[in-house]
Amino acid sequence: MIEVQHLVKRFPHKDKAGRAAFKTAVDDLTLCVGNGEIFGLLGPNGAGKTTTIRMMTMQARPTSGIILYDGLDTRRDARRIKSLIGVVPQHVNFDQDLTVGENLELHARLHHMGKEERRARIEELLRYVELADVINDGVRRLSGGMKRRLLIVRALLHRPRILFLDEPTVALDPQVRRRIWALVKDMAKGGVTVFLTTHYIEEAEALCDRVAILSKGHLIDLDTPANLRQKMDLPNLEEVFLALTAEDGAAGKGGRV
Ligand SMILES: Nc1ncnc2c1ncn2[C@@H]1O[C@H](COP(=O)(O)OP(=O)(O)OP(=O)(O)O)[C@@H](O)[C@H]1O
Repeated sequence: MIEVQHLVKRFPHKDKAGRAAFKTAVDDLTLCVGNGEIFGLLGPNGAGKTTTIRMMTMQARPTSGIILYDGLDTRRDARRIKSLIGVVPQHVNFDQDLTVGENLELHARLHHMGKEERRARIEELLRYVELADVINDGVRRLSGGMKRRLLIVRALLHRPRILFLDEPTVALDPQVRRRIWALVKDMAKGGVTVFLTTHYIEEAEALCDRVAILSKGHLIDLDTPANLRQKMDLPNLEEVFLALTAEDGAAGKGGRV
């Protein structure tokens, strides 16, 4: 189980008069994610989704608050937690001068995987996402959808129990997006806990067991998509999202915010 307790992140910032101040990106966020769950974090631009993922994956230090993985604390047990989690970042960050195989090899070595294990795991995962044929191609030659699938392969190499995906299907065509959804569902069926952020409300509705709606850094609701629809008496999650974020003074635009 992942437990996030009273998480806060403040960034230094200059106010309108140019005076040093602080901007609160995440404001007293508390939530739990169960093992094997697909959990979605939704919110308008600037709501604090990426900042939350960055703190949960130990790429940014919280101003205050606690993050626990089955009781392991990010402040004390970073090395053990890193072996449990895989991270798919929002932006593609491969070494563009290396091949697909070389990029994966590099990552597997960072996780201290043995030679034979690396070779077998890379082959298995590339086959799984139908990229086995491009193992020797330069990464820069891949299409956007192929790069996204490769980011997922890289994050899965060391067999993490929890996978974080920050906007996994942004700017992808509907076919590729569906393929990534199928991949995420498959991983959850295999017992991996999935924590994702998305701008696409229909993506959250299709994939997530529960969603948290964040606005201006604070949690405005957390429930299953079905319960949220029922509570608000609205036909779909997009309507719920627009109503809740509008109430909070941060109305979105259409299905993408
Ligand atoms: N390094 C930083 N320094 C200062 N402010 C930051 C920094 N990173 C994020 N912020 C601010 O924190 C707030 C939350 O940003 P964050 O990127 O977490 O939002 P988000 O919900 O992921 O947005 P988007 O949907 O646009 O990606 C924003 O106001 C942003 O400007």
